[in-house]
Parts: sequence; C-alpha cells; structure tokens
Amino acid sequence: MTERDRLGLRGLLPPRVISFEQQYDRFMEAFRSLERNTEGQPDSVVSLAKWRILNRLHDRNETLYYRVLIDNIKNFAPIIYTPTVGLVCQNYSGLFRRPRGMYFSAKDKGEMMSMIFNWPSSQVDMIVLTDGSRILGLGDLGVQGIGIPIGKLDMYVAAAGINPQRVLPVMLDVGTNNQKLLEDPLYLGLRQPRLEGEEYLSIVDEFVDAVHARWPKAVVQFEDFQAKWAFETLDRYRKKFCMFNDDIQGTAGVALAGLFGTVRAQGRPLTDFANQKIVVVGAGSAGLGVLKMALQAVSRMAGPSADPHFFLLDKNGLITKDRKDIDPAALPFAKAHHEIEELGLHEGAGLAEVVKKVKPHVLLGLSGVGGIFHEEVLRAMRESDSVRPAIFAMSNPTNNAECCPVDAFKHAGEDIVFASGSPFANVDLGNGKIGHVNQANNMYLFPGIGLGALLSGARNISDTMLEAAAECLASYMSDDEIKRGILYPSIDDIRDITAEVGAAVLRAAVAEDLAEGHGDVGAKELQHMSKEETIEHVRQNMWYPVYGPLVHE
Ligand SMILES: NC(=O)c1ccc[n+]([C@@H]2O[C@H](COP(=O)([O-])OP(=O)(O)OC[C@H]3O[C@@H](n4cnc5c(N)ncnc54)[C@H](O)[C@@H]3O)[C@@H](O)[C@H]2O)c1
Ligand SMILES: O=C(O)C[C@H](O)C(=O)O
Ligand SMILES: [Mg+2]
Repeated sequence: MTERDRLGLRGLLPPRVISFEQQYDRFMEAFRSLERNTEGQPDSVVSLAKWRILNRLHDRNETLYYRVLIDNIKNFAPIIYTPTVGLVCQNYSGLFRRPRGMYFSAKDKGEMMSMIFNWPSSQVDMIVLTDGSRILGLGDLGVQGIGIPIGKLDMYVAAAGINPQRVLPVMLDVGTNNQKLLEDPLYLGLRQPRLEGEEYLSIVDEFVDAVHARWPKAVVQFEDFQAKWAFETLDRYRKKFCMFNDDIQGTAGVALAGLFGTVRAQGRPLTDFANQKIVVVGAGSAGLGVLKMALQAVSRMAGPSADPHFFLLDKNGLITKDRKDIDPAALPFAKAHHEIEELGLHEGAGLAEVVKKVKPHVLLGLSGVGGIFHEEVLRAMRESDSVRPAIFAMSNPTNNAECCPVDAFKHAGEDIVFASGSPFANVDLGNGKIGHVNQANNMYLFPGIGLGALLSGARNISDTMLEAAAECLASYMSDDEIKRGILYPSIDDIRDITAEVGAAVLRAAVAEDLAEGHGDVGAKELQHMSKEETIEHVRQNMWYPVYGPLVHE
C-alpha cells in the first residue's frame, strides 16, 4: 500500500493486493485450462496458443514470466525456444502485436550510431544478433527471424541468470530472398533482395561499431546466419571483440560433449575418440563447426599427425578432394582418393552407401533435411563397428530432424544412443525398457559461454574457452547415466549446468590472460579464485526473478 501511495496508484487498482505466489498460481491455472481447452486440436494450433499466453505474460510482467519459465523450463522451453519458436518466426508478421528488441535495416545506414541510443536500458550485457537468413532448418525468414534472438535471450535469462533489463535481441534486416515473404502484404521487413558483398558487410560493421560505442563490454552472439556470412563474420570479428557464433561454436561444443559420451557409453577410454568413425551429414556452419572442434580434440589426444576417421557429406553426397569448386572450409575434411578406395567409395557417394561401407560409430546429421536418415540408412547402422552405435539427428525444428527416435530405435536397434536437436519423448521399447532421447542442442552451452565471457570481462572468446565449456558439459554426466545412454543432463538442471560451464569458461579466460574483470571484480581477484569459488561467484551473479521494493521506506 505504501508503494501505491508513493507512486500515485491508489484508486487505479482494485483494493486487494495479490501476492507473487497467487499471481503465479493464477497464471499456471490459466495455462492448464488452455491445455484442457485445446486438447485434440492440431499441434501447431496448440503450440501457438501456448506461445501467445506466455508472450502476453512476457509483455505484462517480466518477473513473473521468468519465474514460471525457470520453474517449468522443461515444459516451456519447447514453446519459447525450439521447436515452437520456428513456427512463430514463420508466422511472425501475422502474430506481431508489439515490438521486442531492435531492428537495424539497410535503410538505417549512417544512422546506427545514434539509433543505438534509442534503446531505453542504460546497460546491455548480452546481445543476440541475426540477419534471418537461415532460421533453424526453415531457410530465409527475413525480419521474421527476430523470434530466434528473443528465444535465445529468454534462455540466457532463465539458464544464465542474465538480468532481462540487460539483454538485447537484434534483427539486422538487409532484405530477404524469400519470394513468399516479399509478396506477403503483412510482411514487416524490407521488401528487397538481400544485400551482398561489401554492401552487406558494411551494414554489419556499422552495427557492431555502434554497439561497442555504447556498450564496449557487451557479449555478442551471432545466430542463424547463412553459412558464408556465419564464417566470414566470425573470422572478421572474433579477435576484435567478445563475440561468438552459436551455430558454429556452441553447437560444436555440445556435439563434442555428446560424442565423448558415446565413447564412454561403449565402455572405451576417452582417448579412443581418435579412433571413432564419424559420418557427418551437412557441411554448413554447424557440421563444419563440429568437425573442426572434433579435429582439435583428436589432435590433442593423438598428436597433430593424427588421422581422424571423419566422413563429410553435403547435398551432393560424400565430399572428396575430387569435388569441383569445393568450399575451402570443407577441404580439411574432404577424403583423398586413397583413403576411400579400399572401402569402394567415391566422390558424391550417397548416404546409405557411405553408412553401409564405413560402418561408422556415429552418424550425425546437421543438414536441415527432415527424414534423410530413412529406413535403409538406419538399418545399415546395425552393422556399425560400435557396440553402441550413435545416431544424432540434430537438425531443427522437429520436422527437419534427420529421423525421429521411434524410427531410430526400431530400425537401428535398441543398443543405439540417440540424440536430436529438438525435444522428442523417450521411446518405450517394450519389456519395461526405455530408449532414452537426448536433446543435443546448443542451449546446453551458449548461456554458459556468454555468462563466463561476460563475468570474466574477456577481450575475446578463444578456442580454449570453448573447449573448456565442452569438457565441462561432458564431465557433468556420471558413468551410470552414460551407460544408460544419457549423454546430457536434464534441462531441469540447466541453471546449474550453466553456472558450471560459465565458471569453466571464466577460468579458461583467466588462464589465458584474456580476462579483464567485470563490474567491481577485477582480473586479479578472478585469478585468485579457486574452482569452487569461481562457481560460487558465477552463481552469485545470476539474476533471479523476485519482486524488489519500488519504494524504500
Ligand atoms: N541441435 C543444434 O544445436 C543445432 C545447432 C545448429 C544448427 N542446427 C541445425 O542444423 C541444420 C543445419 O544448420 P547449418 O547452419 O549448418 O545450415 P547450412 O545451411 O549452413 O548447412 C546445411 C548443409 O546441409 C547440406 N545438405 C542439404 N541437403 C542435404 C542432403 N539431402 N543430404 C546431405 N546434406 C545436405 C547442405 O549442402 C549444407 O552443407 C539446421 O536445421 C539447424 O537447425 C542444430
Ligand atoms: O536454435 C536452436 O534450437 C539450435 C540451433 O541454434 C539451430 O539453429 O537450430
Ligand atoms: Mg541457431
């Protein structure tokens, strides 16, 4: 009541004051009632209805929104994040009611330095930036891709405890090549083809300059850029400021942690990773990111002359050194003639043929193409040289997964270890046995990478910091869990995982002398913290949603 008096609110609200807990219960009851009322309706209708009720709460009461999100992360992540966020992006112009985040378009050239000061918050710590050119496996969605930075930053708040007042979702609208959107009268973005070449880069340059002029220590996560710009911008900026590309680097760490898990699941020592035969389907930003990090891991284990058994396919099949106009980023993983001759493989060999002949330990999909791990491919995995063949269908959202877990366990056998990028239910194998479905999604790492980078005040994000994140996630799992095919923790533990990953990243930054400190904790103090003290320090710096007093008596 004191607050109401002091803020001039008396009479503008009904007389009774409802507590946070009551508001929480009221929302959850409304949510459950929506679930009952939409029962039997198509999945997309139900998912969008759930997204709407959560989105309205987000707009109305941030504190309550993040509390219900944190407490119900397992149920709500699939709505505010993958897969529903994909559907939201596809329908964004029609769903649009209120803006969230900032929009910088090609028309704003020359204006960005002043525009950045239009953002009402005085401090920004975390920025997720997209140009909408490759949203999940859904292609170019133009300005509608803004849903992805919003969803990623929701995870930053929920998992990493970044204060929601200090996050900034950003859309860089340089046009779209999606004809359907260009013809849609409600489309909210620029109606022009995408800028290319120097014109494109000058827009990104101007944006990053503007951001750093106002918030020099903000961490910037690049998200869902088409491969060519994902690699080019990572190369261009990673030494200059604190940024990373989640699709290349976050994904790589999560996949690597899972791959280490599959080695343990076979009862093999971790160093056996160097001998694993891994078939990667998809040679884009994600697939190449995974292989690059896997190669670094093999070199650490078996020395720089190690010869890893990686096979890479793209839409034209197996990539070999005979490939015409080969993407230079794929070249280190292209097979030489003599390496595949004995197997009877050749340039452009199809997936089923490659799996049959290679008998891989791991089949990992980052192609964006739903269903390409079809029955013949999955059956061929029964002949794998591994006692626990691993199938990772990592493409998002759900319909773009290379296969679903039911088919994987049915055709490839019950001994497999399975992971998908989007959430699926565990599979009932009968006789009381459960086929565990892991969610190999970069959400297990990007919040910790961002948080660790922020709290260290790192000048940039190094490979060693990213390796530390992956190793931390891999070692989080017990041998017993791994034996049961559980490679990643439950998403219910995401805050705890993120604190540990954040601390691992922070300590790696300190060890490399990249840390400059954050707030009133300087580099020296960070250096003197033990591992446990660092984890505690990270936890202490995580925001948690409670109502703070608005008026101090
Ligand atoms: N689980 C995760 O955490 C995670 C992280 C990043 C990306 N992804 C998913 O991975 C997918 C790809 O992302 P990206 O950024 O690498 O995209 P991209 O467009 O950069 O690359 C896609 C690659 O797949 C290849 N491809 C297309 N059709 C194919 C086919 N029929 N057979 C074999 N290869 C084929 C293309 O040639 C290209 O090399 C998306 O669906 C995305 O949602 C998942
Ligand atoms: O957004 C996700 O769920 C993971 C990943 O960043 C993707 O692009 O698919
Ligand atoms: Mg992504």
